[in-house]
Amino acid sequence: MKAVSDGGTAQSGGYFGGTGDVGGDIVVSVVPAELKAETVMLDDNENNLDNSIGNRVDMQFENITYTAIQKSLLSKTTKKEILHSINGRFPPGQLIAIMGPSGAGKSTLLDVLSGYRINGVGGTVYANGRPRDVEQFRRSSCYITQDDRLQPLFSVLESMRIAADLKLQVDVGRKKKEAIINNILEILGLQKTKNVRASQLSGGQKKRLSIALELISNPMVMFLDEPTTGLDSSSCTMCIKLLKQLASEGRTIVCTIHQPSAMLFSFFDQVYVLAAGNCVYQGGTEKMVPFFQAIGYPCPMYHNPADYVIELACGEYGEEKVVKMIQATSNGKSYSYFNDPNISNTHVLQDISSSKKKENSGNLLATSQFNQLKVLLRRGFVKAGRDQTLTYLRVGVNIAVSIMLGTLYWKAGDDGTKVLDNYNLLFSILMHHTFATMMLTILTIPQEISILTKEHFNRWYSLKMYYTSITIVDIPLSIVCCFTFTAIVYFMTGQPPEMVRFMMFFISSQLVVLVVQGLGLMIGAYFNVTNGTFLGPTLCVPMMMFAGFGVRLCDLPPYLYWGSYVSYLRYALEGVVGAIYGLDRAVIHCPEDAYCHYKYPRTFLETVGVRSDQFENDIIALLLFVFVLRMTAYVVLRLKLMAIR
Ligand SMILES: Nc1ncnc2c1ncn2[C@@H]1O[C@H](COP(=O)(O)OP(=O)(O)OP(=O)(O)O)[C@@H](O)[C@H]1O
Repeated sequence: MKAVSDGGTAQSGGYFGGTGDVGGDIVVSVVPAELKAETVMLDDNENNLDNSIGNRVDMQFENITYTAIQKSLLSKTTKKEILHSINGRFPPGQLIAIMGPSGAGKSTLLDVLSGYRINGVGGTVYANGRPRDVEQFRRSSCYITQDDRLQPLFSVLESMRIAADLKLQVDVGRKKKEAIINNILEILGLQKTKNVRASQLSGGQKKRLSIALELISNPMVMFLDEPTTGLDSSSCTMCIKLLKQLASEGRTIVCTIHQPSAMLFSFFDQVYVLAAGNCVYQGGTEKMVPFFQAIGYPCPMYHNPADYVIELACGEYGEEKVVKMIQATSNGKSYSYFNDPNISNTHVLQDISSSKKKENSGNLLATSQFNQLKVLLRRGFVKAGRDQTLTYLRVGVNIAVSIMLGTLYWKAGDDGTKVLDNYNLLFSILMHHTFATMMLTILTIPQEISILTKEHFNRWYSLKMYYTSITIVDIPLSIVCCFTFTAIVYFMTGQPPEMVRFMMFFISSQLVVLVVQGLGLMIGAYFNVTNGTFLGPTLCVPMMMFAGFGVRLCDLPPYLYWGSYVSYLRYALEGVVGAIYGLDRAVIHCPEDAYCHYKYPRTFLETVGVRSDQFENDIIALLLFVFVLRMTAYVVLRLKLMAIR
């Protein structure tokens, strides 16, 4: 093994520029002139990175249309064409900006080209001359969203390690993963912040971390939606310089950008300008001024061409000029203003998938399901340990509410005069489990889904493994919370001190928590926080009506009786009441000078119309609820991921 130092001048191979074989040793490092990367030494057998020139991706698109379909319950389904048969070519090794006025279709075009949006898309996208296979293309590309969807509780280094464990094949050793991570952090200027949590990073650092995470799998095409939005000018410059560097190593880097400054604009190699879904300019950045000249709309002196083209595209100087520009570029078919004037119209036939196929035969994801689950579980448990809302607040609320209820209903369970109070307590406990769990799930799941959408699209893991991991991770905490709550309330309120009854009580409560979690997941997966927080509790009201608490089940009108079968609260109430008053409980203690109407548990059970001999059936019914709701939540989540695209 031999150390190979790259002083930033030689075009060496490596993670960012291809692998080079120097006298039998593998070099992994490319050093941008301004950012010195550390020298990395690796054994031959550790290296599996393949980033040779052959993997460059030349993108071309023809007659691309995108039609958004707006469905509404109250009105007719409407269709709106957003992109109108546009064409274009994004050669490799270039930093390309998609520009245009607000609403011109920049993000839509980026979504279509990246394969993020597939429904409603017409036309053909080519990758190295072949019609693109979206799934195959995803292996070589990544999509970085405008908002940085990062795990806030993990440091830069931890996030990178998780990404490496999910995005690199399992046979890549730890040492090599660390070398890759350090290399990326060095080049992106994140070494100094590697122990800082994502939530504490600045906007620019978050953006660089988003890029760093995707660079781990060394994509040859990168799509970035407005990477400079929200950044100050120096962070913007740093971010664009970095993208330029990555492009100069052979990648095709496409990003949407709002009006850039003249300086920022000059960093781009190529520009694609849209006006209301049509192409008004395509070509080199420096060729834009000659283009204006050629079509008879010269750019005024001292005017930023980037501003001028947007003003033209907006129609500020007249709609006829927009039409003329569309004609001049043949809606993106013309390559006359490309940096390489000899770029041909013909496709370069080259299979982009060959090297990636070799790496990972037929599988879209880099690692096995087992490895994904292992990494996701590790991430989930660490996160749960650090999360103040999900963990500490949840435990705290359970303890506080149980003490409050315990104080309010002090020894009511062992007092023949307070049987009805105790019945109210049992229902209140079920309400506590319902609302606390439901709200927590509905409020936290949307943030999770936004991260899931990005990571799932960028092939970190399968939805199945993600869903399994969040289900497993929550179980211990949910048991701890429910058990603590039950133990405090049970003993403070003087319920029968018998293990069997306690366990029946606890199991019924725990199942309610799991049922409601499933319901919350289902609602949270489909609706946003606002609609979810309205719908969740509202949906619980009919469940309460059919639980047999206010109106006894036997008093329900026959045409409404079906409601009791679909109310999980009915089974839960039967379970907890059976635990406390069933199993042939003896006469309840009654003070000498008092009248205890319900001192005989049997009398009480008959009065409230609850059967106490149904415990097994209640548990089976609750388990069925858990299963059906969790499965439905999974299907909703999958449909949601598909609908986004
Ligand atoms: N799903 C959709 N349904 C209806 N209209 C849509 C949909 N998605 C986008 N649009 C419309 O398509 C047009 C282009 O949207 P897009 O987000 O691509 O524009 P943009 O150029 O990226 O805008 P901005 O710079 O403001 O982000 C807008 O008028 C938008 O309202």
